[in-house]
Amino acid sequence: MKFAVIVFPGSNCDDDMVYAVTEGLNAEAEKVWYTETSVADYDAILLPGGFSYGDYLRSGAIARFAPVMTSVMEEAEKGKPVLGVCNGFQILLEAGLLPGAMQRNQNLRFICRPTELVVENNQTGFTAGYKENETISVPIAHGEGNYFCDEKTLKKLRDNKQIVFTYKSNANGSVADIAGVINEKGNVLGMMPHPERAASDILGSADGLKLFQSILNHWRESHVLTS
Ligand SMILES: NC(=O)CC[C@H](N)C(=O)O
Repeated sequence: MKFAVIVFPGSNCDDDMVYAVTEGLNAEAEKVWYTETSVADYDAILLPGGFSYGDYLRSGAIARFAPVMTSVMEEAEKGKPVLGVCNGFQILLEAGLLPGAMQRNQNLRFICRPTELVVENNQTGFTAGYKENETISVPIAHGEGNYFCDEKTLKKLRDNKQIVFTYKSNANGSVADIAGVINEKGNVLGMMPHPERAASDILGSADGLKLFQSILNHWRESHVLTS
């Protein structure tokens, strides 16, 4: 299985993402520059954190128009796993691949610290390695992580079990304590906390590694068993 890690001008968690996949999973990961026009050769697409285009306009608002995004959207449409972390999540929201929008943190400050998350849905290709309602420790590092959606969207997210992670203690003001959401089809996940920064015990937590492991296991189950 080969992971693509998309690099936008201003990404700063791309190396951590590659590290989580190569060192943590012993799987293959390649960085893909934002000017590339195809990610069709990869089995999963990772959009890392950072400050793409300096977070001008809104975080992710410019990166969403980067050349590579046309192919990312096509592959997402085909059902390929796409994970956006922090700025990656912001880009997925701006691209319309996930519902909702980001606002600045309620306290208008950049917040960087470990958080406790609840795994609300472990029936996804990204979270099958967790127990339902398991509490995990994964750090956040953002200024615009205050997730917002209207009542109608929130009801839909709840009804479809699209809320995958919530904060145990809401740090940024997100609606319904939301830390991560998945699309209806279940192949595009966006989350503000950084699982790649919780990929080994020496980083303070290895809880994030299970997320990458789940993507790999899901891919193996659907590919190895059917071939
Ligand atoms: N680590 C990140 O991706 C966070 C940066 C992000 N653009 C912000 O809201 O501050």
